[in-house]
Amino acid sequence: MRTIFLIGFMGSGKSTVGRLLAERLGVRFIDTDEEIAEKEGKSINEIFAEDGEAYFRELETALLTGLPESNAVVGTGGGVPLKEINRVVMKEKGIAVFLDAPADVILSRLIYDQSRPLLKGDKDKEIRERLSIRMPIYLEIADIRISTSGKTPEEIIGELIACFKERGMGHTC
Ligand SMILES: Nc1ncnc2c1ncn2[C@@H]1O[C@H](COP(=O)(O)OP(=O)(O)O)[C@@H](O)[C@H]1O
Ligand SMILES: O=C(O)C1=C[C@@H](OP(=O)(O)O)[C@@H](O)[C@H](O)C1
Ligand SMILES: [Mg+2]
Repeated sequence: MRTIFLIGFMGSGKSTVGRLLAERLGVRFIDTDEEIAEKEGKSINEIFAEDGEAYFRELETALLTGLPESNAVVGTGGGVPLKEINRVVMKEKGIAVFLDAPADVILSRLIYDQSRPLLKGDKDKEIRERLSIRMPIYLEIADIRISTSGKTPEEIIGELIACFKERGMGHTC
């Protein structure tokens, strides 16, 4: 099985769905944020505050470059597809599954969240502005796009697995 990269905006469910999907498929789960936080010995908030976003983005690229090409599910951070080198690496190593959710659903999931350094002000505005910039990039590299609103993580995984079975891995659903 080629590596599955879950991409999408903050709050789209990449970490939650990714962990369950990996369990279901019996493969390793790697969450880029978790790996980075563990290696640095601090939270994503602390890395942004103490070392800056540019440093965090370098760590993301370094991590992606070292990932396996098979038998893994990767929960990426929402900013990973913004860099061309990251898009190239993901395309080389596996397939990209875009977990889609509209801004109001994302806001409802992250309204009380304090762990995302890019959502520290007017969350509604920050989500809408960033989502509109990123949406075309997510769409461009998605092999598969799944709408997540109104669905449980289990339902999303069921749809994804059905899609893989129907079309074969690496094809667009
Ligand atoms: N399909 C879903 N329906 C409802 N809540 C969800 C769903 N997927 C994730 N969540 C919740 O949304 C929040 C963000 O999920 P997370 O997996 O961290 O997203 P991401 O990694 O894409 O930022 C968490 O509180 C999680 O429990
Ligand atoms: O969208 C982004 O730029 C970010 C998303 C976060 O991950 P999630 O998408 O898992 O929230 C995390 O990598 C960091 O806070 C930056
Ligand atoms: Mg995540």
